[in-house]
Amino acid sequence: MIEIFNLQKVYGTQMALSVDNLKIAKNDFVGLVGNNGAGKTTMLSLILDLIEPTKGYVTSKLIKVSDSDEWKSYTGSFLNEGFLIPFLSPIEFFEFIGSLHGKNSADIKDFLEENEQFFKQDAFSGKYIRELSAGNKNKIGILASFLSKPEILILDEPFSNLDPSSQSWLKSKLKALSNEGVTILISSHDLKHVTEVCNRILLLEDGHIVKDTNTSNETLIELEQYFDI
Ligand SMILES: Nc1ncnc2c1ncn2[C@@H]1O[C@H](COP(=O)(O)OP(=O)(O)OP(=O)(O)O)[C@@H](O)[C@H]1O
Repeated sequence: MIEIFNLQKVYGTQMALSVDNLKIAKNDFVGLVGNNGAGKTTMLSLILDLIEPTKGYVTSKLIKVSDSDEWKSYTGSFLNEGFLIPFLSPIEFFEFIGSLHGKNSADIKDFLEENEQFFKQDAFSGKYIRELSAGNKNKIGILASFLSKPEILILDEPFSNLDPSSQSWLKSKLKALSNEGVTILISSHDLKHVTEVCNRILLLEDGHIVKDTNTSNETLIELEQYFDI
């Protein structure tokens, strides 16, 4: 579904990412792990055509992401606050994003009811997105990425800043989406979460993929050894 060809991103003299070839197949649920600065966000940003590669390219369904807008209609994503609109209320934001995907106010109401354990509306009432806590902003972005019922979902550190019950809800939700056939790519610093939900783990070190493995009972221990914890 997604393929990377000789992809490099260089900042000054620093190689932020260098991946010769990577295939992410339909229905893969990939977890990207690595130390701070390893290149996780750079890789996700390149896949989403948010930054220009120094070399190489990315395809989605065999079409270069930099040459086409087609992939945008079947790809949901949330990397950071820059994906939000701070002066809107959460509902206004969902309605705006929903309108881009042909959804009306009633559809948004149903969507929020379906996800009400994650998005407890009372906690958000009367506030603009700019006034929300980091975790609640994260929830808005994650939910908005689900709105188009994407075939591919790309999330950068989705568990960060979430309270334990929201983390648990999100794990179940992502597993359910994966079971429905959605191709998922997430980054995370939480090795337990990522090995629990993902069926494939990519370990990045200094911009290079140093491990690409299917998740097994040993994966968590191996990763803990790698990170020396
Ligand atoms: N705009 C930029 N200008 C210069 N260097 C950058 C820029 N963006 C990223 N980098 C560098 O590229 C490298 C990879 O950064 P990246 O944000 O992809 O890491 P990461 O794995 O997502 O880290 P973290 O876990 O801290 O979020 C880092 O050394 C970072 O300093």
